[in-house]
Amino acid sequence: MTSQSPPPAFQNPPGYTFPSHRFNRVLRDSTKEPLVLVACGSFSPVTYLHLRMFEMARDHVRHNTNYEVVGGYLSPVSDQYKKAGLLAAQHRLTMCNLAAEQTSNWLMVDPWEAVQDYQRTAVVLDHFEHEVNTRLGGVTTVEGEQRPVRIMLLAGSDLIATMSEPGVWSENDLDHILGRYGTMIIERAGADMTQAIDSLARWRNNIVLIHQLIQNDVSSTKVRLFIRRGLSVRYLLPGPVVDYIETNGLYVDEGTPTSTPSGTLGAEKDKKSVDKDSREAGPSTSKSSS
Ligand SMILES: Nc1ncnc2c1ncn2[C@@H]1O[C@H](COP(=O)(O)OP(=O)(O)OP(=O)(O)O)[C@@H](O)[C@H]1O
Ligand SMILES: NC(=O)c1ccc[n+]([C@@H]2O[C@H](COP(=O)(O)O)[C@@H](O)[C@H]2O)c1
Repeated sequence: MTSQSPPPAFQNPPGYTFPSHRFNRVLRDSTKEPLVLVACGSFSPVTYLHLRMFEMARDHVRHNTNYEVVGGYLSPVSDQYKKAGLLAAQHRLTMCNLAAEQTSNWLMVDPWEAVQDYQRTAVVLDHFEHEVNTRLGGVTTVEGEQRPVRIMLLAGSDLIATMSEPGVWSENDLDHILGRYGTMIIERAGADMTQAIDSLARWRNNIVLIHQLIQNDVSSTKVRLFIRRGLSVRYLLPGPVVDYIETNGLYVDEGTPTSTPSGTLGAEKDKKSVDKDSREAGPSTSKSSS
């Protein structure tokens, strides 16, 4: 598939409905181009940093671009992704929904990826293109003119860094994601943004870099580690999500060890090596880049 080819038609999982209750069908400013932001990830569990990514991106869009954000979606990955610490999709979806519905007035959670076999990110973006532009018909301006919506991937700089790692993303998928759709990259502590996009220079015009103004390196890995050690995670993630985790006894005994031999909170390094190993291991999941 190239950046020019049209997205395929989709067969949705049984009972699936695309969430559009907060999708702005009318463009407020008709001089702007409508934009939908899609964040793909594990969200195990969803943290305030995941939610902040959307706020930062929307601020950037308002102040520096000619886009108008008409929707924002979290798209939790399928259970088949089999990443360390990946809780069952139903729990991850419930936590994302609690976070979106109770702390935001514009974010939505799309269960499409989570309720089926693993889907590559290029396919997920095609799915959004199909739902937003083909099925919903895009948006209309206040004057009644119909406009197609631009779909963009919203990701942290650690995710874009993996796009230069061999065997994680196929060249066709990169061309499709970065050539056809484009991405907004949020700076993440420990993942240099400029270095991350060095090898993606041919798509540079479609890559928007957004710097963190307040450094914060909350990660789901650290949250899981805190819970296993009996430490509080309140105020690192939305209250209703903390309550849900406590009520259901989640993450208390995760099978995968993530602490360093010294027992310090050095989980990030372990997490990266686990991720890389499991990605490269895997024809059992399609997360290697076919
Ligand atoms: N602190 C952060 N700063 C910037 N981006 C982030 C941050 N935390 C997560 N992201 C981004 O959110 C998206 C979803 O990430 P994911 O669910 O894998 O979260 P994570 O916290 O990295 O999870 P884990 O710790 O389990 O690997 C990715 O694009 C990731 O880069
Ligand atoms: N080839 C691909 O489409 C590909 C490769 C690696 C990660 N991803 C996506 O990136 C997201 C986050 O992945 P990690 O949590 O492993 O960084 C997931 O939604 C995953 O599906 C997609």
